[in-house]
Amino acid sequence: MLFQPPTLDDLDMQVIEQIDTFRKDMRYALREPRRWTGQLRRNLLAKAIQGSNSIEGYDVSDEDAVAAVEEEEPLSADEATWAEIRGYRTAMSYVLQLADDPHFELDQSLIRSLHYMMLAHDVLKSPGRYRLNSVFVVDESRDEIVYEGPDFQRVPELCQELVETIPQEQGAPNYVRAAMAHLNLVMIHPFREVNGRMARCLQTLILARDSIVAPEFSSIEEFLGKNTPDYYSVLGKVGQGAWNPGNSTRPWVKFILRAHHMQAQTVVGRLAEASYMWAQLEEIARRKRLPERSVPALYDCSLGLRMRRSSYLKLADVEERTATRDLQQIVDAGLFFTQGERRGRTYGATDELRLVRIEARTNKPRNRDPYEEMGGIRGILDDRGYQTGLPL
Ligand SMILES: Nc1ncnc2c1ncn2[C@@H]1O[C@H](COP(=O)(O)OP(=O)(O)OP(=O)(O)O)[C@@H](O)[C@H]1O
Repeated sequence: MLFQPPTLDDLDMQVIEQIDTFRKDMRYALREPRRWTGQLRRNLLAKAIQGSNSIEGYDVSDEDAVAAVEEEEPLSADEATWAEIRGYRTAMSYVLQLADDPHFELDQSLIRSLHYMMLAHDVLKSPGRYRLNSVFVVDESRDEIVYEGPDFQRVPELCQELVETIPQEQGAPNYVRAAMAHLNLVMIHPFREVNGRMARCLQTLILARDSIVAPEFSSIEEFLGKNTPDYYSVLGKVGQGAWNPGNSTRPWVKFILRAHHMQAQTVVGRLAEASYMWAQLEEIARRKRLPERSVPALYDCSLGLRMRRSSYLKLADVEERTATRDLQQIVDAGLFFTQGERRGRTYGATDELRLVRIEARTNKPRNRDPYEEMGGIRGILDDRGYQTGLPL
């Protein structure tokens, strides 16, 4: 038996309804192709990769996360971190490919293959192969074992049950199905390492398969990266340190619904921000007599990303000499400053350019916690505010 989905209460149903409304808002904002949509999608994917890897201590800067998506070399990440990021990027690219693949099939080989993609750079860690020993989760911040996975001999049978169960849950809201797949994979802990990232990637895959918006807009990996202590706490509460599939999964599902709700607010806010900023940047480019093709680069830098000439070439779709001329023009216009020399040179936004983003965020509302009335994350962890009499 695997961990079972809980019965949803009225509040959960309201939260799901609100997430669906955010998704519709996203779809509405994306219905016409805008010039900034591609960059926003790329940035969201970069944030998902960055978030999922930061949970395991592989931290990369915003521009390196974008470089990973763009298949460029990093500016600052060390070799070991970059290998992990690249592996995750490959697995996520495959997830994006599978999102609308008519021949899609979820089976154990797919799970093992995604694991191989993430860890192919380190054969000593058995990429793509189930563990042949016991496994423990250590909470590094407390230097404490917080979980022991089930006996390794049960891994193939439990993974088989998992891949068979996911399609059978078709009636359940997709956020719940994806959350349960995440929970069960992380609790089975089928691999020696990289179980957390695998579970988060599987969740993104399931959302991608039946989501009404593109996977980059529905992933909660960024949220989990920013709320890691809560994520660990809720897993600790549900698992109670061992394979206990009879335990209530209610705190977990509430935690994940809350994550979707709050991440969706972030994404809707970013869509509005991108639309506002783009209009401002076009106006600035016109006023400063900069070519219109420079707007995507102005947008990236105003978000705080550093830019290389090679990135400018791609964004503006120009030749080397034109790129050099354009970049110099932007520097002369007081919008970019330079750092480093020759091939190592990067460009960043001056205060004047950064102001565009600051203005865009001035009246941004604070993200609302949909479970506020039951005490937010504390209430979820303390099991406060649940309706009585519901089965687990
Ligand atoms: N108390 C817990 N019970 C069950 N699973 C947990 C618990 N705390 C954290 N986890 C999960 O275990 C993952 C980390 O597992 P572990 O430390 O074994 O690293 P890993 O399996 O190598 O994964 P990664 O590659 O993502 O580092 C976390 O990302 C989280 O998903």
